[in-house]
Amino acid sequence: MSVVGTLPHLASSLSPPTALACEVLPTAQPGQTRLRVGRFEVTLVDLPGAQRFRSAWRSHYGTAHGLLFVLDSSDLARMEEARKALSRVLSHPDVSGKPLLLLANKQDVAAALLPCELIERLALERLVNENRSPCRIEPCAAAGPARSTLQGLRWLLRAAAERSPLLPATRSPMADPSPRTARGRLPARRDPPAQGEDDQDGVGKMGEHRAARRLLPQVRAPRPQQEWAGLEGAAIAFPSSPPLPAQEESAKGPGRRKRKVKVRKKGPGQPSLAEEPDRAGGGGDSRASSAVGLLAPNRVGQEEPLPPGMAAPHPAQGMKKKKKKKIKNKIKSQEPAAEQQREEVSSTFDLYRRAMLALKMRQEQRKQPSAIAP
Ligand SMILES: Nc1nc2c(ncn2[C@@H]2O[C@H](COP(=O)(O)OP(=O)(O)OP(=O)(O)O)[C@@H](O)[C@H]2O)c(=O)[nH]1
Repeated sequence: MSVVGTLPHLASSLSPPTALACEVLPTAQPGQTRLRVGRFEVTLVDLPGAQRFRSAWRSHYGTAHGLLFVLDSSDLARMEEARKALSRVLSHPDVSGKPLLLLANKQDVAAALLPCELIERLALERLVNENRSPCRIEPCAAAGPARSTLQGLRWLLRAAAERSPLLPATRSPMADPSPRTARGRLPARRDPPAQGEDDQDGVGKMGEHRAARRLLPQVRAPRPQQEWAGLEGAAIAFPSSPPLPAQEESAKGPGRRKRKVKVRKKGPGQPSLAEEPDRAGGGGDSRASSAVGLLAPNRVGQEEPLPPGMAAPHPAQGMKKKKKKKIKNKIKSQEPAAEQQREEVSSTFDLYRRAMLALKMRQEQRKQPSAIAP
């Protein structure tokens, strides 16, 4: 499995590896980090964030199984630039639908925005809805513990695996991304890659500034270990057997729809939240699960020219009324699917918001007794 993106402090934060079951594997390619995380072997490709290097990012999109975007949460002046860069990446045909882990870095800086604030500032909810990419946001700091980063990475690997259920559990050719990074280097700070995850792709940074980075992880073939058997291994393998896009699926009858729903239920976001309740309060994570797993990046790309919200092209001029009517019905049939997808993605963010709200309420409750006391 390969992931494109940046894991700022991952390397350093991953050691000692034992607790998080993450192991750094030897890497021959500069600018790449290989990790074994649980059953996955992942190659992280570090993509430089400077403006002049960004055009090279896209050469990794096709082989990447997931995206890691490292954001300087304290650089408020460049937040809009980061938003635009992230939007451009996610809307790329070879990226749309692939899971995104957004690392809200530099949380140790007082001015840093919290994940919940970043969701708003980056219009993250709309962004992931539009591009059908499951999303999770994790707070982190280079010098801080790697726990949340690793949890995020694990989620990313699971999400990548789940969106490619047809893939074989063996290593796929896609898993071997060539080191095309414009700037083949590992960030000095991030040393060895996290353990326990296998990344093959790179890491990417956003922007010329150091504020934002983008990582596109490529999930290499997962190891056929027992625990990983089946789904996850396959999922990571390869993006080249494209599932039907959401729109087509909804128009293809109950069989397809049924499958889509199944994938949604297994969406990466929801289960993760349940599995890692500790993160809800303090971790500040959010994720979006949806039918993304069934979306082929290329297909999404084909739909890209259509403006958001437009489900089908206008019928050609001179088309008869009957034909128009048919198309109209088709659009209608697609609406519920799109709506449902939006709801699912939104719901993951809502979970995050609710967790933050609950946390605030608890804090308020704690304050009250002391305020009453003399
Ligand atoms: N306070 C603080 N500083 C950080 C953190 N992460 C990185 N930095 C600092 O931010 C600056 C840029 O870090 P780099 O790792 O070089 O950034 P980069 O994204 O690799 O830079 P490019 O690859 O050129 O895009 C350095 O001075 C780091 O020390 C963090 O979590 N907290």
